Formats: sequence, structure tokens, C-alpha cells
Amino acid sequence: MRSALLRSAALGSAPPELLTTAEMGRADRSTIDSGTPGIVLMENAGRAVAEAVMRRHPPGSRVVVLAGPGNNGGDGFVAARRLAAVGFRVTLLLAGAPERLKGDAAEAARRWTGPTRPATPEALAAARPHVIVDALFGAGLDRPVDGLPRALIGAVNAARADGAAVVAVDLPSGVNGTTGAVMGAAIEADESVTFFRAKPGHWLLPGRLRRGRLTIADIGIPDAVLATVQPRCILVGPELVRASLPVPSLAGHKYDRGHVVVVSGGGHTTGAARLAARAALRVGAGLVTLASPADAVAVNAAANVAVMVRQTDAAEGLATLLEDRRFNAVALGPGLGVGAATRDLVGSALAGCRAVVLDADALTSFVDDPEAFFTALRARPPGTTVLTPHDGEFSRLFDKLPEIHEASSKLDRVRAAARRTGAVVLLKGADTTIADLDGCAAINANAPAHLATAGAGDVLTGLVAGLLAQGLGAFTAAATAAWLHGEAARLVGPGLIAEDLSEVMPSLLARLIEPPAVAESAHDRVIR
Ligand SMILES: NC(=O)C1=CN([C@@H]2O[C@H](COP(=O)(O)OP(=O)(O)OC[C@H]3O[C@@H](n4cnc5c(N)ncnc54)[C@H](O)[C@@H]3O)[C@@H](O)[C@H]2O)[C@@H](O)CC1
Ligand SMILES: Nc1ncnc2c1ncn2[C@@H]1O[C@H](COP(=O)(O)OP(=O)(O)O)[C@@H](O)[C@H]1O
Ligand SMILES: [K+]
Repeated sequence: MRSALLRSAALGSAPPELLTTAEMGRADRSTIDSGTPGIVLMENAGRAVAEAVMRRHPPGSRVVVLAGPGNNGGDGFVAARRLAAVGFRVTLLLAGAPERLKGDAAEAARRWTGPTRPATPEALAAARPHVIVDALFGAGLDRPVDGLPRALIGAVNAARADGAAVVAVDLPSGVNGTTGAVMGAAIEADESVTFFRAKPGHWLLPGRLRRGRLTIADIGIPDAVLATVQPRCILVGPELVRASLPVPSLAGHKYDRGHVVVVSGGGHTTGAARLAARAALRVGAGLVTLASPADAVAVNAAANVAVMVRQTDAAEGLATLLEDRRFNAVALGPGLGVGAATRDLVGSALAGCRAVVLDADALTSFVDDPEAFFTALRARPPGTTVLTPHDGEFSRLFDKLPEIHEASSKLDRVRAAARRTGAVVLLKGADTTIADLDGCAAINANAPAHLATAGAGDVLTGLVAGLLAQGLGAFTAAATAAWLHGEAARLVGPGLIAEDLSEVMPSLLARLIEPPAVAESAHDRVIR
């Protein structure tokens, strides 16, 4: 299922694959080995950068190209030549000695016939640029910036604060393309022009906040190189969601669409589970039952119509309920409270092979003995468990593990957690990151900031459970749910409260699912 998702992702119009800087290096090399000279790729890259400048600024504008010592600088030399040729007033500032430029960058520098001046903060300020092309560092950034590069980054940001526009080549200098980390200091760009595919660092925070608009330019690297590179991370988008969403069959019945159990908290904390239950139903689960402790039955029954309510007393009650195999997905955590009773409920849910989503208190209840929890998770069938922590829950559970504590990015932390638990881990945030045991990963970045509101996470838990119940694998369900959740928040807009997310699901799903069978039957009636 997960590999089908990675394959289906390739069908969409916006390229979903995100390439680490190492993978991008392999894509470059593979293209060069197949006969396209590196200087051709560099010429195409520099032209794409020049075109980005031309799209928004008239000839005659003052442009500073800040070139670094590697191929990113080479792209800058090409952009400088093309902009000067059409009437931009270009100042080329090089950080480093011209004689140290190598290979394609040295060739690009030879093709530039204007003056090349040493890059200093003073020279940059004196040029009073309307536009700065940031070609200092790209994929080759391999250590924190210090000394002159750091001063130059500061000067670019100061010029931008004074009104200059900044177009970054590939990445804003200082941003790590693989991790999104700011390595000491980083340029703030209005636009970043990257090549062939976006990089995780364009979408992970804080890199995403530095890159401005993202333009992905075709520089002549064929898509076929992806078969060699085999990228391990995608950006979730509508094509992928459309390809994954279950479409009910005319011949089907509600049990074909799965039956979700959401475990409710006690009488005073039922809201979270109700939000999750409604979301599971809205995303298409055939039936949803709230497993409710005795003191919450009345309030749950009064507050629900389509969602059913069953009294289940503690872990034994849940285990008894789940003996009915038609309950094929269980969600628990929201509103349950932290402690032994919740740990026991989780134990009942994890027994057997139905799909399980664990969130909130179902995660926090294990912070004192995470190893026992990880062991129970690892014993489950692959692709059946999803954990949906926010940052705090993730840190409490995983940060003591050295491989997670020392990981260099959100992507690596989530991958390490998935490896450790065998579960699909979805770490929430503006750059929600999802990974499975094998290191397949997805970033979902469509959520607006107003999604950060009480109860939004409970709705996500329900969406994941609803999709699991309809037969999606854990990775696909988590990625699809995260995108639907973010898109629903965009549809509602500012003023969103968690209840709204489920209510816009029908109009959102209608845009994604073609209903050919319904259209046909309407037509039949007209003919009769
Ligand atoms: N043939 C190719 O590989 C292509 C590469 N392209 C460009 O090439 C770039 C990558 O080029 P490179 O691998 O040469 O890398 P960069 O140009 O990003 O930087 C490499 C240089 O910067 C130095 N450096 C790294 N971190 C530093 C720091 N913190 N302080 C001081 N110096 C530092 C390195 O020692 C090295 O000299 C891409 O970002 C892209 O812009 C494009 O031209 C497309 C084709
Ligand atoms: N800055 C942000 N931009 C976009 N989405 C965000 C941001 N911060 C949080 N979110 C999303 O909001 C939701 C909050 O969930 P959670 O923290 O579990 O809240 P709760 O426990 O109140 O339900 C998550 O889906 C998360 O990804
Ligand atoms: K750059």
C-alpha cells in the first residue's frame, strides 16, 4: 500500500518527490554520466534564476549577484551574464579567490566578461541593489557559517530590510537542504529557484520560513533518474490524496466501509473523543462507535446521533467489545487521562491485529516506561499502527533515545521513532512529518496556522482511524488524513474551531472523488 502511494505520487502534476542534497547530487551525476555536460545543467540553472529576476524586475534595475566558491556560485555567474545581456546593471561580488573556482563554476566565471569584485558587506551596501541574487551556498553547505560568509548573510538581510528583493539560487544560503536547519545564519529570500525537485529543507521549518516563494525549474535532468535515485520522501499533495481515497462501491454496504471504535474519556472529558468519532464518520467509515465508560454514556448518547454509543467498562470492557471482529479500527488517547487505566486500555486495543491510532494521553501514559510500550508496538503486524504525537508528546516519549536526541532533522527524528516502534509515526506541526519502519517519509505542509486550535489534533486522530477502517495502510492513511485536515482548515479559514473541520469534509471530498455511478443513475431516471 505504502509503495503504491509512493508510485501514485509520481502521477501528479506538481512533482511530489523531495530530494536530499545527496540524492540531488546523484541525480546530477546520473544525468551527466548519460551525456549531458554539467555546464549545460549550470547554464540552464543560471538562466532559470535570471528569468525569475526578469519576471518581477524591469531591465535597468541594479542587481548584485553574490557568488560563492562552488557550483552555486557558478549558477550566479550565468545569471549575471544573462541579466547584464538584457540591460540589468549587474555587480558581481565573489566570496573567495577567482582562481580557486573549479570545473563548471570556473567555466561559468570565464563566460562572465564583466568585473568580478571581492564580496564584502561594504561592497554590497555600496551597490544599493534593487535585487540580490544569493548564489553563496547551495547544496554544498557542510558546516555552520562563520566569518566573512556570516557577515555577508547579515549584509544581505540588512539590504532586504531596506527594500532589496532577494532571489536565492537553489536554497537561501545558510539553510541546509536536507534538514531545513539554519546553519549558524541564513539569508531570508523572497524567492528560491531550485532545480529538478524541491528538497526537504524547502518544506521543513525553519528552512521553509526563509525561502520565500518556491520555483522548481527544469534544467534538463530527466525524470527517469528517479529510478536510480529512489527518493525516500514525498510532499503530500492532492493527486496523492485523490489516488488514495476509498470510493464506496454501489454494490457495497456500510460494513464494507469499516467500523471504528473511539474510546471516550469519563463524564467530564468526552469532547475530544466525540470530535474524533465524528471525523471518522465524515471521512467515510461505515460505522463509528464511541466506547464509553458508564459515567459518560448519557452525555455521549445525548451529544451524538449517527455515532453510536456503547458502554464499555475499562480495559476489560474494551477487550470484550473488540472480540467482535467487525470493529476493524480503534482510536484512543484524546481525553482519556494519563495513567494506568489508559495504559490498560491501550493494551486491550493493541491485542489482535485490527488497526490502531494512538494519540495524546495514550502516548503520554507511557513516558515512565517507554521500552515496554515500544516492545508492544513492535509486536504488532506491520502497517497497522499509527502514532500521532505533537512536539511535546513526541519529546516526552522519544527524546531520551540517543538516535532521536541526536538526529539532525524532524525527518530523521520521526524516521528513528518509526524504526524503534515499528509504527507509522506522524509528528504534527506546520511541517507535519510522517514515516514508517522502512524510512519512507512524507511531509504535509498545507495546514494554515489557524489550525493550531484546541481539539484539532483529536479530529486528525479520527480522520486517520476512519481511513484505516476503510482499508488504507497506516502510512497512506496518515498522509491522506494530514492533507485532508490541513485542506479542511484552509476551506474554513480564520475563525476555525475544531468542530468545523468535519463539517467541511463533504465539500472537500466532493472535489476529490468522482461519483460516476451517481451521475449514471440520475441519467437513467431522466430517460424513463
Ligand atoms: N552539476 C551540478 O552538480 C549542478 C549543481 N548546481 C548548483 O550547484 C550547487 C551545489 O554546488 P557545490 O556542491 O559546489 O556546493 P556549493 O556551491 O553550495 O558550496 C560548496 C563550497 O562552499 C564551501 N562551504 C560549504 N559550507 C561552507 C561554510 N559554512 N562556510 C564557508 N564555506 C563553505 C565548500 O567548502 C565548497 O567550497 C547547487 O546548490 C546548485 O546551485 C546547478 O548548477 C545544477 C547542476
Ligand atoms: N503553526 C501551525 N501551522 C499549521 N498547523 C499547525 C500549526 N501548529 C499546529 N498545527 C496543527 O494543529 C493541530 C493541533 O493538534 P494538537 O496539538 O494535537 O492539538 P489538540 O490536542 O488541542 O487537538 C495538529 O494537526 C497540528 O499539525
Ligand atoms: K544560495
